Amino acid sequence: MDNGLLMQEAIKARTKAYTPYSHFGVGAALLDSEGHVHHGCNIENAAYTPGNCAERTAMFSAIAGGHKPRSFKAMAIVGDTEGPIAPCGVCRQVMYELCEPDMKVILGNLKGDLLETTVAELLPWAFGPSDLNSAKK
Ligand SMILES: O=c1ccn([C@H]2C[C@H](O)[C@@H](CO)O2)c(=O)[nH]1
Ligand SMILES: [Zn+2]
Repeated sequence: MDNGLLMQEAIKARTKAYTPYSHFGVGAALLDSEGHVHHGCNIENAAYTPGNCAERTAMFSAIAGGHKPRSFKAMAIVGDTEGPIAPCGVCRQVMYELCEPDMKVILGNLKGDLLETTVAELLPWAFGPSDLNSAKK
């Protein structure tokens, strides 16, 4: 599936966002190893902090659906931003855990700007699972 098609899925996912507080909908589309696409949208909460971003919704939904961590092929993310959307730091950390460092990430906006990057580029000098090995006795 090409970048444009996966971005179209992210735009579809965005229509499902629940954003009564920020009114800033975000959509994510995560491509699995079998070629299926998992949608994610942001889901907000009156208590604010329980809200979840589109990117994490997509990853958690795919894993709950039985897909293995780090088996994913690509993720597209879209918001109504000036340039391609910049995922938040928490989502970058979760991507680093649940996706391979060289996995493709396509960032976009509603104007059609597209930027292709990777998980590792989004989170340089990351703290990851291997850092915990040094603590194992
Ligand atoms: O990459 C991003 C950036 C923000 N948000 C959400 C969090 C919150 O619901 C709203 C405003 O920050 O957008 C995402 O889902 N993904
Ligand atoms: Zn986030």
